[in-house]
Amino acid sequence: MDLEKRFIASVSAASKQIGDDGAVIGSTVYSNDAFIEGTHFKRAWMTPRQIAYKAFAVNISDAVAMNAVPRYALLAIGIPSSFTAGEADALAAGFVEASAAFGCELIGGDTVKSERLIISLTIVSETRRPLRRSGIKRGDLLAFTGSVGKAKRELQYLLAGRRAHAQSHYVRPRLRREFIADAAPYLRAGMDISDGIYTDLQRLADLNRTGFSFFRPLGKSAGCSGEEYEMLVAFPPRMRKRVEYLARKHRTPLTVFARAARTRYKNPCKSHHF
Ligand SMILES: Nc1ncnc2c1ncn2[C@@H]1O[C@H](COP(=O)(O)OP(=O)(O)OP(=O)(O)O)[C@@H](O)[C@H]1O
Ligand SMILES: Cc1ncc(C[n+]2csc(CCOP(=O)(O)O)c2C)c(N)n1
Ligand SMILES: [Mg+2]
Repeated sequence: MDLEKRFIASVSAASKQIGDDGAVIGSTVYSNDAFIEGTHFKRAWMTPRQIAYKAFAVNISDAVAMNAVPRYALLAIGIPSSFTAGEADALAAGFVEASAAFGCELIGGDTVKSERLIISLTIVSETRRPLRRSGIKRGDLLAFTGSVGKAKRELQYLLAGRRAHAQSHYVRPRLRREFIADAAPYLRAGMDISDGIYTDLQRLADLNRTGFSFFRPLGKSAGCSGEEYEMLVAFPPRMRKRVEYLARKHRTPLTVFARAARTRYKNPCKSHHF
């Protein structure tokens, strides 16, 4: 078991809330995601403004994954002393832009000096119908939104020394807010795809004590692509037509690829962690 999973399993002793994309307390959802230079991005790949925007977007993704509307954000940031005033301004502009774009007010945080650029955001969001990772029943259909695989390709370009395209989904994830808000009543479970479909399916498998029978294999290039920020959802077969209709309504590609079944799930991807 990797170190990260082990650590999370240990701290889970502190609260039953741990384990989903966000913690639901009443109708409020709390979530946090870190975005760290060297782990999640390299400085040469994106402008400071793009880095700030993406850090915000990947955090909003967890709120969307819980079917929650983002309201407030708290930002902790470590800025390297090598940053120029212009770069610090650009970073701030990225957070201000994203805060407006997602309707999520930045109400506070903490700013420190640090060797690398580190960003941690906490999002407070509101939901009337939380979409959890648990609740999948045998026979439920599994589907993902969008087209997956592009983020991994883009990452490979970047690691090979090329520069990111400003409009790419890797730089600017497109979130499926409207589709999820409309489809939530018909979904049994959902999560956002941050580590890659196959790795995220492992979490659904463990949590729901189920395996999956695939209608067609996804292939590693799509299945092991992380940072997609598309949605992975499960719903009963009788809801299929309705969910597909809502996907079309919101121009959201939806691929039904498996059903929950009594098989043993094996994640074919290499872990990139630690
Ligand atoms: N340091 C921590 N302390 C407490 N809870 C944690 C900690 N790290 C993770 N968790 C909780 O463990 C669960 C799994 O976290 P994980 O980071 O894998 O979620 P995720 O949404 O898939 O994240 P990411 O988008 O970073 O891949 C979440 O409920 C999260 O809140
Ligand atoms: C410098 C650099 N190296 C590797 C990657 C690939 N990568 C990092 S985190 C992650 C998934 C989500 O992880 P987490 O669970 O930590 O949020 C992926 C696919 C990258 N983006 N930048
Ligand atoms: Mg998540």
